[in-house]
Amino acid sequence: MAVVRIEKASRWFGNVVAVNDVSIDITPGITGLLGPNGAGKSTLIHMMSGFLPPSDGSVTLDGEVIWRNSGAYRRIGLVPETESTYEFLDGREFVRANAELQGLPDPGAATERALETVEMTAAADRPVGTYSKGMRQRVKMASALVHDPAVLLLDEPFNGMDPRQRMHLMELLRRMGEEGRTVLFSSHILEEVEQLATHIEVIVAGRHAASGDFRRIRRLMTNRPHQYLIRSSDDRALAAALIADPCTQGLELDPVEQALKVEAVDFHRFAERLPLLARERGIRLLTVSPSDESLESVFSYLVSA
Ligand SMILES: Nc1ncnc2c1ncn2[C@@H]1O[C@H](COP(=O)(O)OP(=O)(O)OP(=O)(O)O)[C@@H](O)[C@H]1O
Repeated sequence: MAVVRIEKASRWFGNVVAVNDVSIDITPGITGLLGPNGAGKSTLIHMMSGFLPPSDGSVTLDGEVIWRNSGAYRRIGLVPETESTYEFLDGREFVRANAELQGLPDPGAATERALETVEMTAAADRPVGTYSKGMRQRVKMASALVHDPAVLLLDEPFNGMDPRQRMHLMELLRRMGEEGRTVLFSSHILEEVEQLATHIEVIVAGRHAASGDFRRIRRLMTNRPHQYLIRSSDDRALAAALIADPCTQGLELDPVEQALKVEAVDFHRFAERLPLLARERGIRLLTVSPSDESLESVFSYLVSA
């Protein structure tokens, strides 16, 4: 059983604190690392894969420090976010290079096994430069898997993939998780994480914001106050009706937008009540749009929760 333990880890680059006092245990199965762009996900993954030492705190694999520890490197596979691959190598050579670097006793056989796992055997003779985005991702995955690591780390693996490629990679990762590997992938897209990981870790502005079962965190997100911008045939009458209803926490008439700004506490009740209240009063709803639905706002809600 491979457990990566991040303990009070921080990492700074000059004045920039990329990761700030984070403690997380990554256990076997699939973990989603969720956070907006620039949150520190890549920096965390680089510390877990031994590319970077923490500036403070520790990052260990089964109790052993990962940084500069070749024993730990042999048990970890990394699929980096960057697109850089040696374009002139063919798929097989690309994977084999890592097999050789890892000093495997039979690099040829390991290469074929890894190519087969990601279903790239048929295309293995073609130069990587001719591959589609999905194929590149798969060959990077084969390279990360060639030494049969217990820990697999993937940085934004679904970026730029089409739905079919995405499904294919999800199936592969599920299988890796079921085999008992410790799989962690990062993403800034909630739906992506939802489909694959039951356990998620949320990181915002370098800090650990939430941890646990996806559904629990999802609930936290849907129970937060939601803001809506509403235009109707009679904003004043609608405002009076809404403020009398417990689904609404705050409300103001915005003269610039010429709309009602409504803060709803209970999303489901609000979605039911709004059309009913309008219909009872003969008010026509012209626009109902969420005004704070960006992922950043969800994240900042979680951080302050
Ligand atoms: N080598 C570096 N030198 C200076 N600053 C860095 C370096 N690496 C990362 N940072 C900064 O640290 C912060 C976290 O970056 P990081 O790449 O870890 O975030 P991320 O969550 O992976 O974001 P993205 O999804 O955009 O890659 C950012 O402010 C970034 O600019």
